[in-house]
Amino acid sequence: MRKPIIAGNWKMNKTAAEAQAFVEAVKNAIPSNEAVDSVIGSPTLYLEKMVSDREGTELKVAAQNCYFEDAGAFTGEVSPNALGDLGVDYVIIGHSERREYFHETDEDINKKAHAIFRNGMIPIVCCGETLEQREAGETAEWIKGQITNALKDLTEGQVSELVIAYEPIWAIGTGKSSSAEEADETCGVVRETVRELYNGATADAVRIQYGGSVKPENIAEYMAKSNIDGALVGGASLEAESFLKLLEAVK
Ligand SMILES: O=C[C@H](O)COP(=O)(O)O
Repeated sequence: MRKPIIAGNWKMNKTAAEAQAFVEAVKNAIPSNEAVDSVIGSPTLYLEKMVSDREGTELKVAAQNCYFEDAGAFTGEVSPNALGDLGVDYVIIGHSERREYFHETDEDINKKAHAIFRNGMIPIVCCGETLEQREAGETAEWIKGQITNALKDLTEGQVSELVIAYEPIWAIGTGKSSSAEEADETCGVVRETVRELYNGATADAVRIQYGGSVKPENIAEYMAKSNIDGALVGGASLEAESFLKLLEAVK
């Protein structure tokens, strides 16, 4: 039985005061870690404060990106070693916004996945197709390629631990969510790819999230599907009340 994981991705939103107020508002209402992993992906600036503010609660903290080298002359980059040292739990990598606007490649994402494990954190690896690819019937092949490249040279143990977020690009921030059936089918492609690359036990262990216009009103439909173990949520994770409703729906 895979434990559900709900991760909010704040993207480039909130001030320090707003981030602090959010943690204050949710911290006593986060469900037990035994029922669900509750994660907030905060802008880098607030990670240290988030980690200290959530102390003694079940809230986990994710970074939204990191570099693949631990240290060195990489001006402006975020060290995975520093993130691990701060006590960050997860790092989101390969989000379609990073692939599109910051030219992140499959190879970068794979190097980042290794760096994140090396520093004691867990990657949330994103994948997803464009509307054109879906309409051309290329979704399965595209997703298979993204996953194969992202997981290169990771061990069975690492893949069993990581999280894969399937986010159709056309459903992100558009209000146009994928149907639960379509989402489950493509999450099934992700799981099948892990089975082919590794084995049945690893495919059964890896947790797969759906992301794209998930909200309290529709999360139950996704969570009812056999290949969907959680959600990566943008807009509906920004307000404490809405985030708590998402957790409530799955615990
Ligand atoms: O990382 C989250 C996704 O990009 C989904 O964003 P959204 O829930 O605002 O559609």
